[in-house]
Amino acid sequence: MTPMDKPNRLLLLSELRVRDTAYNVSLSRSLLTWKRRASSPVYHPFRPMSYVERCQQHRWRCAAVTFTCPDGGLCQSWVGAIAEQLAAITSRPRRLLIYINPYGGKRQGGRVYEQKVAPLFAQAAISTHVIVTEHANHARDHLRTDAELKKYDGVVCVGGDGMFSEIVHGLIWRTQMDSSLDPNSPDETLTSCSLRIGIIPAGSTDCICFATVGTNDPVTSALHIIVGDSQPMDVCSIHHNNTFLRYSVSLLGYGFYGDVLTDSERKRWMGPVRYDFSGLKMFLTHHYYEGTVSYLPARGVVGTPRDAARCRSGCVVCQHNGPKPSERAEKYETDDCGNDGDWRTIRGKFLAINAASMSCACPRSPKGLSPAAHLADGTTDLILVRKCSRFDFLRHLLRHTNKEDQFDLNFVEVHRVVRFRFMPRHCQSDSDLELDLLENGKRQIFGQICRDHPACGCAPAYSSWNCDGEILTHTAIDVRVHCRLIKLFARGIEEPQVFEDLTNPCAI
Ligand SMILES: Nc1ncnc2c1ncn2[C@@H]1O[C@H](COP(=O)(O)OP(=O)(O)OP(=O)(O)O)[C@@H](O)[C@H]1O
Repeated sequence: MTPMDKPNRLLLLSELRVRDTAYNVSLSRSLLTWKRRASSPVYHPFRPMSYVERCQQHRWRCAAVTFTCPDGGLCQSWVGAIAEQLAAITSRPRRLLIYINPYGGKRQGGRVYEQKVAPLFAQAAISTHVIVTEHANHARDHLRTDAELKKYDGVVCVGGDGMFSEIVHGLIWRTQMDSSLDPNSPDETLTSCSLRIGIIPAGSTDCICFATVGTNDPVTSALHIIVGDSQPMDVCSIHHNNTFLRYSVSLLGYGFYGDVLTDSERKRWMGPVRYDFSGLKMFLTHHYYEGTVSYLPARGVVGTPRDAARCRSGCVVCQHNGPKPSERAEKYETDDCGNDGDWRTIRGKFLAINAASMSCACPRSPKGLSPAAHLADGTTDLILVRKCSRFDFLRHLLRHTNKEDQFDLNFVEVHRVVRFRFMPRHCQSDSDLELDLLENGKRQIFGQICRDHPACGCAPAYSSWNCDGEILTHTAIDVRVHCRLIKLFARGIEEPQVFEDLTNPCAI
């Protein structure tokens, strides 16, 4: 049951026992609850029943309970009513296509699946088709062309964020092909994928799982799949000159985060510590990059990147801002015409340009890059960190780990947008550069020549984009948010009060 569901109509209520203790047990359409009460005599046993138990820190566990009942007829009513309600739930998957990356993280994907997940799927009577990937992009390419998607209710990846990205790319591409849409056109309104995606975390980075479930635990993820949860998610498409480059669901980062990724990729041999090493190195290097950012601000939405509201299970901001099906085409048409007047342009020198389509919270940075960003509101938070001193940049970075607002600094700005473009200065047309010369004087153009000349050893002219942990091949990009393009077997992070009251168990 999701927290937004209205209290359901009561279908059955009676006193049953669990061992020697009497409980008031109630069944509604999707919820079975049992509450302790005074004891009473002689009971007929039911078969043990499995249910989901909420544990600490958003973890779920499978538990079993056996009720006993004094009256054979009542016992049959209960068994019949529960079976009927279970059969009526159509959101639970029956058939899943599963891809396992045997080399993700600590290379435990196969073992994690066999030992922790497969027994739960079997218990829930879910049939599975398992493919152990043989090379990078195996899952993506299989989904694009060969997979018989009609046979399944969902696709599951066992691996890290890279594996999830493969599934996203394969599924979105296939859906657009099946709808005769051109993924190379940045103005195309894409068709949402009908199959939900499950993530069994088994990588070294499992940020998407953490951001949508609240924990990186294979059993919890498997249970969210089994109960048939659904969490819509926005996806950004990234194009360069009308050529599709990639999709992004979490962070697009140019400058600091692009450089950290590029440097850390060269140091894979160091293991996970490479991110700290490269982070420190790029902080000390302190490169800035010149370019032009233009963006379309999100209109008619509730929420701003600086509110205290967090995107949680049943998020009202996502519900309000997500398009109603009838409005979807209309909304994008308006955005596409672009109303050029609405585009805003900022030229400058930036230490970092980040677009966060979700908070990007992870165990290392619990607040994330944009704490109030939403999973499914059709926007991304564009964060511009202008050139500043190392000390100021450090202040900004440190604020990601404490209670202070990382955007409350005069060299940082944040905008909630539906589309943006970036053009690095070295790609700007001659007329643009001439304009800069007129504006800023000759020193500027000599600076540019110097930067283009590697022998100088001075700061490079351009960085790379870090797109959800992959390096993009182009720096000039056009990014557009597609509201709720995919769905996950998740429900968003639950508020603590939902799972901290463990006194009344319930079957979800
Ligand atoms: N059989 C395979 N052999 C080699 N690479 C694979 C295979 N299957 C998938 N991959 C690739 O491995 C990459 C990393 O996988 P994954 O995301 O599962 O693990 P990870 O440890 O979190 O990754 P990262 O090293 O990026 O942190 C993915 O980008 C995926 O394309």
